[in-house]
Amino acid sequence: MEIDYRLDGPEQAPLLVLSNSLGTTYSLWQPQMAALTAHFRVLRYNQRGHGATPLPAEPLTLAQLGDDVIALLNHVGVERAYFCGISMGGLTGMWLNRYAPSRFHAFAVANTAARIGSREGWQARAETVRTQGLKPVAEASPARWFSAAFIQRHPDQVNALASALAAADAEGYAACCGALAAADLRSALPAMVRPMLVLAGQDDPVTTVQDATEIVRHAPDAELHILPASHLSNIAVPEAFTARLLHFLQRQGAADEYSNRTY
Ligand SMILES: O=C(O)CC1=CCC(=O)O1
Repeated sequence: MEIDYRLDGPEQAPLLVLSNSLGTTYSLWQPQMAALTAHFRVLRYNQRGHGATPLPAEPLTLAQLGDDVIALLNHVGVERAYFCGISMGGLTGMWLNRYAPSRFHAFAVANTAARIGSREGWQARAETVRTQGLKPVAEASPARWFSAAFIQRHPDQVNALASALAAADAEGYAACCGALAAADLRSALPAMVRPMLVLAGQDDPVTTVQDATEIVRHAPDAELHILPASHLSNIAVPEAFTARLLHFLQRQGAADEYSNRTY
């Protein structure tokens, strides 16, 4: 298995897959781990070009990011899982809801859109990263990730994420920009048949409440919840994020599935 992943939580519990955003790693989910592992076996993995997950030989696509999750499920021998992804991870979840719904019970997609940004914007960012490295992008990222108030109150947390991005693999980041440049699931929304919680940040400048509203308008079984946060909402408001995620997953039968098991 070439995807860099780790498993936490009770072996008998239902599997919940967590998928990170562009420029972060699976450590992003640390604030959620204590609460989630009380109910789930949690599989965190690093998206292509992030952490120790290598890039494929061919240009990276959203379909590859989705296929990686199916490969992970096959690798750990799980037929059906729950899924939560943020930003590019949320887009990966929507692709799975469209193209592999039989492998999932339900999805939570946070701070995402069926079409994130524009082709030109992602191509320009990939070009910047390839020519100048990740430093300029790492310097600009906190303002896209967090509100000014959060940055002022939590400089250590923000700097740790920005420093990790500055030290990450530039080609891995640029390849994901390439995948995002081509990714557009707007016409696929009506075919996303599994239940989907759509978490939006009220102050998110990247994937807006309007983007989240569009998902819920067109996907057949999607519900919107707005958090008092910017883009990395699971970091900005961890308790509210986790509580809403657990509430949704338990409504989809996740708690019953675990508690009905014998040990
Ligand atoms: O623009 C950013 O850096 C935030 C972001 C967009 C897609 C993603 O995964 O993160």
